[in-house]
Amino acid sequence: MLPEHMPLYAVVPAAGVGKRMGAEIPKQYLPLNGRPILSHTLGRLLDHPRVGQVVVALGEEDGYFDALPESGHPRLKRVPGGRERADSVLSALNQIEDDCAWVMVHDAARPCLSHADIDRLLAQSGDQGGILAAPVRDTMKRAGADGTIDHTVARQGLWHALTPQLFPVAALRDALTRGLADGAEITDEASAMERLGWRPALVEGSPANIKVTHPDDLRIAGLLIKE
Ligand SMILES: Nc1ccn([C@@H]2O[C@H](COP(=O)(O)OP(=O)(O)OP(=O)(O)O)[C@@H](O)[C@H]2O)c(=O)n1
Ligand SMILES: C[C@](O)(CO)[C@H](O)COP(=O)(O)O
Repeated sequence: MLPEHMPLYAVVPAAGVGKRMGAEIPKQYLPLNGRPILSHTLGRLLDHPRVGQVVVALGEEDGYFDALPESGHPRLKRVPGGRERADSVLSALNQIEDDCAWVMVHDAARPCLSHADIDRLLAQSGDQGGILAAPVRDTMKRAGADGTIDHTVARQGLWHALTPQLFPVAALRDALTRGLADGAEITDEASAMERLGWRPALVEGSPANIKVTHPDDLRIAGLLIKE
């Protein structure tokens, strides 16, 4: 459990271009129930009573960001994003001066995050950090080179990693710096920490906390979002 007195930041990587969405603008600025996706995401974090400063990593689309109602929030700081998601997260972490603080890293593209899920992550994470995750429900298949089924993968113990992912600021900054320097493929914060032997807690989160990636996800998120 994250101690009550522990300062807690949030970092939101929001510098992607949304290639898989195929929209005219970065997907984090697409409307969801009449409000840009990033506005939903920032609002959830800024409204949570345990969250202090929120640092958002942005691409070159400042105009879209400046139009968000949250863009002028006093606890919101913006930084330039990087080439990959991990670079954007590290850019944001480098702006956090309190090395004793902890941070939740949450994808801009996950607007359906609930406060109940944040509370569960804070309550069930240990001193090795923790991530929201959802147990795999479907039978999993490994594809062969010819596109047919090569074999079935046992799904017991398999989880989908979600966000937020919760870690000490200084340790995460060090792990991302080392992972990127080593050329490791870092697709989430936990994988950078695992490389250094950390064993973060898996905290079951709602499968409604989807990452809006493809066009269909926008329709699904529209059904799941709770204002
Ligand atoms: N260089 C990058 C790449 C991604 N992200 C952010 O990381 C989150 C998860 O990444 P993903 O869903 O892959 O977003 P995109 O990279 O925009 O999508 P795509 O891979 O389809 O281009 C998103 O909120 C995205 O804005 C980021 O901050 N910086
Ligand atoms: C961080 C993440 O959302 C956990 O599942 C995922 O790794 C992001 O991957 P992406 O390819 O950057 O969307």
